[in-house]
Amino acid sequence: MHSNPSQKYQPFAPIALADRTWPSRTITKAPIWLSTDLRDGNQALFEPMNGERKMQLYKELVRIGFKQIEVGFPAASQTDFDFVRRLIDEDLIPDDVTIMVMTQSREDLIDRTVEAVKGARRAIVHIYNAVAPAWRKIVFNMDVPQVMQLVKHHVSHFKMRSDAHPETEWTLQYSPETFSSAELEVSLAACQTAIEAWGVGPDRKIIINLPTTVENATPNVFADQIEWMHRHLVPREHIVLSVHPHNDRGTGVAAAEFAMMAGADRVEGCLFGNGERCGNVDVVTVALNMYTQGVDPELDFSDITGVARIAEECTSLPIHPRHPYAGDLVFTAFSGSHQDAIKKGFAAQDPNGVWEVPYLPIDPADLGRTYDSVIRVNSQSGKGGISFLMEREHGVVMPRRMQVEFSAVVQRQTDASETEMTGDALWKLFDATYLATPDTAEAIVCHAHHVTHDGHSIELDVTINGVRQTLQGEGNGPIAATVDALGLPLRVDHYEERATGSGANAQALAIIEAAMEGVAGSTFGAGMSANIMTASVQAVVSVANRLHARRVGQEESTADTTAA
Ligand SMILES: CC(=O)SCCNC(=O)CCNC(=O)[C@H](O)C(C)(C)COP(=O)(O)OP(=O)(O)OC[C@H]1O[C@@H](n2cnc3c(N)ncnc32)[C@H](O)[C@@H]1OP(=O)(O)O
Ligand SMILES: CC(C)C(=O)C(=O)O
Repeated sequence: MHSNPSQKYQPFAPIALADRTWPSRTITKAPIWLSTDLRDGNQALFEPMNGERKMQLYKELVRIGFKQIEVGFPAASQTDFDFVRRLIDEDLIPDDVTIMVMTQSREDLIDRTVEAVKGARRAIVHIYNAVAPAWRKIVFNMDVPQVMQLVKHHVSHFKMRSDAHPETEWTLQYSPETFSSAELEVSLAACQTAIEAWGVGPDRKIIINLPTTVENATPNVFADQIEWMHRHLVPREHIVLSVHPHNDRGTGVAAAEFAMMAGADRVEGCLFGNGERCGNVDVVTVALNMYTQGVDPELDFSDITGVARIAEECTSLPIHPRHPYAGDLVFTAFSGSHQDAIKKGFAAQDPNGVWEVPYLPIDPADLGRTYDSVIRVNSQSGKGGISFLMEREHGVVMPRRMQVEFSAVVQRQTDASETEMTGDALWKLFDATYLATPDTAEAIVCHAHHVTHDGHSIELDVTINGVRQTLQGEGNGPIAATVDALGLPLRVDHYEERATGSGANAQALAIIEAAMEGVAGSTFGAGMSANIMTASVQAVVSVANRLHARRVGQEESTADTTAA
């Protein structure tokens, strides 16, 4: 028993590669992608996909643009065998797509695998065996020469079987499983054994696929391992160097990216990082990371939500709301300063220019996502996001000082409710704050108004303190005349009116900022009507009611302080 359990583990030795070159490289083109959703992804599910689900996902992978798809492990199950046969017999493999199938290095399994794919135009057969010390010792009970013999024997066996079917263009993929946990010399020897047994040459290529079967070190270590192999494998020009990262340490994407910088030509992974344990590398993230660096990934994620829903349906696994690019929340900002910057960014973005909306690494529209969910409002939100939503969803453009005032009202509400506010809820709050008549006896209710032809005199039909009355006022316009009619010491500091909506549904929204003698500060009022005059009169009444409420509040708090 360890007194300190962390002592049970050993660090993975760094690779001696002082002259490494990968750190100063960049990724400039898409790799050859292989989707292993139907194999490594499938073998990691509670319930492996049935033929129908496999077909649905296969078609989606083809649509996305994968040119190599690992479609199963046909020697392992009848479902996989039948699925592979169906693809071939029903001619469901497009000319530019090559299917791959996996098998252990066992003669009977290789024979059954060849049965499954014979007749295909092209096929990649993926043979693997683990090479790391723990697997040699614990799983296979083999020394290194025996492992080499295993490779040689089974690659030769596959060569013999596939040579009997020249109608198919066969490619061998050899994977030294557990590569990242093995001595580099042993992995290299296993690969060279496979290369030799397959007879690699200009017309006989091989894919050497190097996995982090279990991710066990920082991704720079994997990059060193790949660069080392890239330098040592021969004949390198006839070898496609592939990587197959897993994500046990959460660095599968970084490992794939560094590996490409270190010489990998090909990347194997799954959509949204499905796969054994913590998943295979997420090809969506790797591809879209590339996209945001101006490199075409050659995979189509222009409807990422559609892809996500199909992946979820086929795997029965949910995608985390914060999953890069695809999660429900990744184009959503709750916090005030982010909302403010995004709002300004959208306004400033040149539709033909370089993307530079702050806090959004990619244009949501490029992934088929709308801006609808970009900004959401909760207690962390500020005026930027609130005014963005009010403008976009309700056509309400508030002056800056009103944005500040209304965001404080929203904040009180979200603090109390501890929930998010939808666009509709925001509108209800705006309506209750500025447009509705306060539910107090003293509130001024304006039932009707009549303006003279010259616009300088007004007659108001109002109820004040429960008494219905007619008031008259004069001024150089309807606002001044309304203030005069109400007989209140109001000073109008700012007025604006604009249309919300268009056509028959257009409404005028009038906004007034005013102060009142004896009341601290100014406040806003608003009026909304199909008639612009009515909107202005209501805005004056609104601000008068709000200032009055503020005075009452002031008086109450003074009375409280005096009593205390
Ligand atoms: C890292 C990866 O993802 S590798 C892919 C793993 N995927 C799968 O295993 C899914 C499909 N596999 C299966 O359904 C089954 O494993 C089958 C049908 C292929 C084989 O089943 P079984 O014959 O019952 O054997 P089982 O899977 O238990 O394999 C264990 C045996 O295979 C050997 N073995 C394991 N991997 C390999 C390999 N790559 N090459 C040769 N032998 C292997 C083990 O050493 C063990 O041998 P032993 O019985 O002499 O001790
Ligand atoms: C590449 C194969 C053998 C694999 O699935 C793995 O090592 O994770």
